[in-house]
Amino acid sequence: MTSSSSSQTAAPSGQPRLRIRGLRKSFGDRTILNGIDLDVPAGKSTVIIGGSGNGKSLLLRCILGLIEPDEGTIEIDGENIIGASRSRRGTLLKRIGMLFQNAALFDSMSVMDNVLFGLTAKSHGRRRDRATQEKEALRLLEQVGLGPHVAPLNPAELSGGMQKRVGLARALAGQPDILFFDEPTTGLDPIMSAVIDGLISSCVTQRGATALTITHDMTSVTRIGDHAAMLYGGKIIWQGPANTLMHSGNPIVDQFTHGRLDGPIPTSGMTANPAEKR
Ligand SMILES: Nc1ncnc2c1ncn2[C@@H]1O[C@H](COP(=O)(O)OP(=O)(O)OP(=O)(O)O)[C@@H](O)[C@H]1O
Repeated sequence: MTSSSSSQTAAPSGQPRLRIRGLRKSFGDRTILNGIDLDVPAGKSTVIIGGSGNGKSLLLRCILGLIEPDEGTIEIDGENIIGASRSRRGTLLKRIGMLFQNAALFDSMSVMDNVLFGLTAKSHGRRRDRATQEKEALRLLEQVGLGPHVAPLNPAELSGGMQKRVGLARALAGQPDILFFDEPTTGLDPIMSAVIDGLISSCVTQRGATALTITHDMTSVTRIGDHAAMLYGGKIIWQGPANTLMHSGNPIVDQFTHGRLDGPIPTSGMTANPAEKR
């Protein structure tokens, strides 16, 4: 049985691509992240599960440098980005591509311009003419299964699944070797969820990327996950092989993954995040 409390967290073999230790973040007197210890193994797909409001998106935002944590370290390939110089941090973070929960496309820009934005934002100082960039954008769209006819459309003219695919094309534009996916299948039908999961898996198996996905979708966990972790009460309370998640032996994980009302997770009068009680 592979299970671990945060204090027992065992690093997967080899140096993790991302190594987080003692990460804390409070807003006023509300402690959301209360000492996160997490290893994200290189070239694998890691999924994070946890109840609404437990701080999963906040954790990603801390790693991306969008929110400054109060304490702790976040290492990318052994280099702590907390406290690194602004330019060094920028260089390290350019290696990360992100697909936001709602795809976060610019509504007033065409699909083509959204993908071009991803290309120029992470161009690593390379200057390329517009025609070359457009060709590259079309290639990225094709990679996520979208034809050139979508390029001139606005995001509002696309289905939710298509928008996620455009978001993925934009995330891939900077040739990231680390990819974050925040609830990539939320709101999608089962077939489109399988399509998006397939794209995530191919990022890992074909591009050799390291993926970190937040999801509430247990089918997705089994489909894309190599490694899984559960965030609860401000901590990673369990991590291990994704194929052991559904029978982890941890009562909190088991209650959550099987959607049971009875168990250690309070289901009436509960705060959004048990860490806030502390
Ligand atoms: N910038 C902020 N200022 C104040 N509170 C914040 C901020 N960012 C996040 N929070 C709080 O942190 C908590 C965790 O939010 P977060 O979005 O990370 O949850 P989550 O686990 O991703 O939830 P869900 O599964 O519903 O998306 C929430 O109570 C939220 O209000």
